[in-house]
Amino acid sequence: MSAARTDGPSRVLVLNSGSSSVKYQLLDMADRSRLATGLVERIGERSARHVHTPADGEPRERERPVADHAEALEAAADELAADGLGLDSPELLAVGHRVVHGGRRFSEPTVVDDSVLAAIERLSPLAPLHNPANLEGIRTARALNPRLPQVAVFDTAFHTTLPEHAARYAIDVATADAHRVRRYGFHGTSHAYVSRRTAALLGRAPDEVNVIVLHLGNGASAAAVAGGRCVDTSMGMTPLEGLVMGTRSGDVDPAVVFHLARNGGMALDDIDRLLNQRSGLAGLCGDNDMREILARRDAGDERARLAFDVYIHRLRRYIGAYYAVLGRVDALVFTAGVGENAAPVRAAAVAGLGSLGLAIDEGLNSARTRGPRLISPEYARVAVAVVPTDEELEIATQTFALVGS
Ligand SMILES: Nc1ncnc2c1ncn2[C@@H]1O[C@H](COP(=O)(O)OP(=O)(O)O)[C@@H](O)[C@H]1O
Ligand SMILES: CC(=O)OP(=O)(O)O
Ligand SMILES: [Mg+2]
Repeated sequence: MSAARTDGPSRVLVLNSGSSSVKYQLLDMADRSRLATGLVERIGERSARHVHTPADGEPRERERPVADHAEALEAAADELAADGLGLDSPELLAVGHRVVHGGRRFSEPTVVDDSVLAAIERLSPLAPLHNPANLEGIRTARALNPRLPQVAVFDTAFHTTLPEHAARYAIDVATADAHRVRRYGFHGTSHAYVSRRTAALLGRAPDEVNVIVLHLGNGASAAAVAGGRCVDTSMGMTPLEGLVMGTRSGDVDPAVVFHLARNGGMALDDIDRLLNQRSGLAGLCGDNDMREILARRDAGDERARLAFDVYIHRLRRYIGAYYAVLGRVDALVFTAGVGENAAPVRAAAVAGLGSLGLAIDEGLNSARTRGPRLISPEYARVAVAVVPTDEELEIATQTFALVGS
């Protein structure tokens, strides 16, 4: 990616609009410094929380209703303006947006115009929790300053290299193609950044190493990355397939849907909500936060233990699968909220896998070190690592590379 360039504006505002939250960061790409970060969560609920943190000041926190993503972004723009960093500031180069679904059309970061907006909108049915929020972020940022370039960076882009045998579902080809039914994969910005950063941690070039990346946040996915190219990933046509997540089921037999509709008296929308919002860890034990689950499990709570065990079993299944897909694995990497912070999850994920060359040094695993680090013992054949993801920095880097002077 581009080196620092000092001529012309170099600041990029990054927006990561989720289903009920907006995370934002203002970065100066001349030195990759962060000028401000913020989070608006519980959008659309009775009261939202907005935390805005300037680089050189105390966090400012407000609780009040925020109706939608447009209002959240306006509130973020107000906070930035209060520090002289508003969207009309001449130092601001562009806004970079995380867009979750880019279908097959978008394999690169893209400057948004009306045709790109329309294409993102056409993909909304394939990512109903995410794309509409991403669109609202783009439209609002554009309205706040129509002259600023808006750049979309797609979660799916890194996965457009999936070989056809990994991207295809084994269903009738004509039907699948008519309805764009195939595996697209998500969290690609994170998988790309983390796999590259892991190669650097190993002191090797990205095209030399095979890596399994486990992105374990609220949404969770695994990726098999061979020499810098993604060859398999656990999310599919939508971000519902694969690993057990905070509120999403991950893999289920599709016949569960027929059964619940035909015999369970449930409408399709109810089943959709069940699998996306009332399943996963939350469905199994009532909590979607791994911190709570670990605390409850340690206190002897059986439902929390079951939730943990189902989560780990699925994770181990994917580790084994991607081991076979890659043939040779140089590193297994944990990232995102759970992956970076939950040592018991990492320990359980690789326990007893010594015959695959996978082992963890418990001292390194439980150390409270920050930043990219190895947690495998020196003798292990496969490096096990924790590499914090930074989707915002990656989006800013790609945005700057596209529109920087
Ligand atoms: N110290 C911790 N131990 C265990 N889990 C943690 C810890 N800190 C954060 N998490 C988990 O990380 C999740 C959020 O991860 P994050 O990557 O921020 O998700 P997202 O970007 O999808 O919102 C929380 O739901 C929580 O379960
Ligand atoms: C694609 C996806 O699942 O994103 P998130 O983890 O932010 O919900
Ligand atoms: Mg995330």
